[in-house]
Parts: sequence; structure tokens; C-alpha cells
Amino acid sequence: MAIAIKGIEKRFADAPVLRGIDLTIADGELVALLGASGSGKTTLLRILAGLEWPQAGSVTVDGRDWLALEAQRRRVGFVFQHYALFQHMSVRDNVAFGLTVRPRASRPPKGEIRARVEALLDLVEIGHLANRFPAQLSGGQRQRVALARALAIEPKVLLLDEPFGALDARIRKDLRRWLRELHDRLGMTTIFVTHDQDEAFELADRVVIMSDGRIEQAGTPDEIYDHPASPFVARFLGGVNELPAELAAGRLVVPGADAGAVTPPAGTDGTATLFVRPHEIDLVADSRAPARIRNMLTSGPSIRYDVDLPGLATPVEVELPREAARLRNLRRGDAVRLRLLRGRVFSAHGAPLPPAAPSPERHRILEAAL
Ligand SMILES: Nc1ncnc2c1ncn2[C@@H]1O[C@H](COP(=O)(O)OP(=O)(O)OP(=O)(O)O)[C@@H](O)[C@H]1O
Repeated sequence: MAIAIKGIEKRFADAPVLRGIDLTIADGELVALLGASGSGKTTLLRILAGLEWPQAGSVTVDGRDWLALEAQRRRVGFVFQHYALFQHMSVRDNVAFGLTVRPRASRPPKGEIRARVEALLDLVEIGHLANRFPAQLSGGQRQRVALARALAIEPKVLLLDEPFGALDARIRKDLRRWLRELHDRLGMTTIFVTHDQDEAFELADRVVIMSDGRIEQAGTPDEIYDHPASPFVARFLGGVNELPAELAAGRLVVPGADAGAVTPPAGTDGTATLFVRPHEIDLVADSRAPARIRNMLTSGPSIRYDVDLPGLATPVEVELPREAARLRNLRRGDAVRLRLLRGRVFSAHGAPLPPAAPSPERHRILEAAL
């Protein structure tokens, strides 16, 4: 089902929680809502589920006005972080619940319910646990039961609110992969809320970054990683250096660093900020350079350097692959030139500046660095 959300506004006792949400989700898409606590993710999900109503805006699903439909008629599967399984019911009965409580006219016959539940338990790989009770299951197993229960009504849209939030990191990773495969097999439109950036980027076709009731950016993981739309998104993704820069006559100047490889943005001259990730910087020993290595530490397959650049309060973080670091043979206290290989430029008032066409100089520098 394709979902079109337009101009959704929601206030709780005059406190705005959603401030004009516009989002279109394609049929069969897997979308992650990612954002800090309180940014409105759960509220948006609850509006889609029919558990909350907005003060303004519309939601249409395959062209149908969803806000006019009661929750039960939306055919939505919903899984919360704190999966409320019925403790007194077996796994089998929990999964069958949504079907057995249907009005007689739309309730499938008993035999069909049984067959559907067996098939679902197999699908989520817990057929052998059908007779157990929730208290006899691990967290990951309970989560699978909750998903099977949500899938039993053959939802057209699956909404997951931090579905793996309460589980430990390793199980989360396994369940992530499993959920992606399940989604691809069943092909329904799925929206899930998460705090976890890795989870959103690994699992979703598209990630929607929310902040303070607004969508900051919606895009594929690559689009968001490579082209953050605002300093907020660039910072939210984390692990980025912010270097003061100047744009002058089509050139990007970063004091104390060599920015020749960064595509200078087209736009007006003036002050800007370059957002550059640690692995997008190379270091070259240069006794005349103003930057100094303050610290270095081994971090798995790479070496991380803290580099002091005059005028900057915090050191610039640089990450080189081990082999490159060995060739550079740098030590603490060495003077180095920072060669910026890539980066995103935002003007002083925060707007991203569109990149200009790649220059031959950029190609030359990038080739030399690789
Ligand atoms: N029923 C309610 N009554 C009043 N305020 C509410 C209600 N539900 C949510 N809020 C407020 O709305 C804001 C957004 O909450 P929401 O749960 O949508 O955020 P979230 O992004 O999902 O956060 P989290 O990641 O912590 O779950 C919060 O400030 C919250 O306190």
C-alpha cells in the first residue's frame, strides 16, 4: 500500500509534537523513522495505526482517506517495543488472537485459523515453541511471537515501534537481517521507529530523520550519508569534524588544511563550515605545517589521530587505514598537513551549498591519495 502523509500537525495540550509532516511511502517500501527521543516518531506511527488523531493534515493509503477509517479497519500490524503478549495464552493462541476475536462474519473457520497460525510460526521460525507460554521464552523469541501475531491479520501495513529496543546487541543484529528478509518475502509496506542509526541504515530502503516534530531529511541511507541536507543531519550522524572555511572567488579555503580536493560549492563568497569525516582526511608530514599530532591510538583495522589545528578548540580526528598509517610513519608531536579528500560545505546560515562541477584538480588529488 502506498501511503501519502500531508501536513500532519499534532499537539498535546497545546504543545506541538508534529509540526507539518509530509512524507510519501511507496508500496512495499521499508522505511525507518530515526530521531532523538521526543522528536515525534511514535506519535506519527500511532496516527498511522489509528491510535491518535492529528489536528491537521491528511493520510491517504492507496488513495483512501485513512483518518476517516477506524483502527480495526485499517489492516495494520503493530508491534511495540514492550510486546504485550498475553501471559496466560500459549504462543499458538497469542498468534491466533487477532483472528479469533473477529466478528463471526469475517472470522476464518477454525481449521483455517489453525493452519494459518502454524504457517506463521514456521515463518518466524518458532514452530517448536507453539505450546509454550510467554514467560518461558527469551526476549528475541517473544519478539518473533509479537511479529507473528501482527502478521496474522495479513496486514497491509506493518508498523514497528522500536521492535528490538529491549534486546541485546547481538540478537538485535540477527533479528534485523531476519526482518529484512521477511519484509522482502511478504512485500508489505513497513515503517519502523528506531533510535539506532546502524539499525535504520542497515535495514531500511529509506531513512526519515526527525527532529522536534519535523522531518529534517528523508532519503536512502546513501543519500543521507553522502548528502546530509543540513548541519543538524550531519551532526546527528555523528563522527564528523567541523572546520571553519571561507569561500572566495570559487575556491574553498580551510585555514591550516589543504582543501583542493573538496569540490568547492557554487554560491556566494563568505564564511562556511566544512563537515568532514575522519576517514576523509589524509595526513602528510610537513615540518612547515601548523598542525601537530596530539595523540594517536590503534582502533582495530585503522589508526586514529587527534590533530591540533591552530585556532580550533577541539582536535581534528583523522582515521587512516593501518597500512596507510604505516607508510606515513607519523609520531606524536609531528607537524602534519591535513589533506581534505571530501566533505560537505554549509554556508554560515546553515544551508547546504550545491557542489560545483568536479574540477580536474580534484581528480588529480584524489587519484594521488588513493
Ligand atoms: N499522550 C500524550 N500526552 C501528552 N504528551 C505526549 C503524549 N504522547 C507523547 N507526548 C509527547 O510528545 C512528544 C513526542 O513523543 P513521541 O513518543 O512521539 O516521541 P519519540 O520520538 O517517539 O520519542 P522516543 O524515541 O522517546 O519514543 C514528547 O515530548 C512526549 O512527551
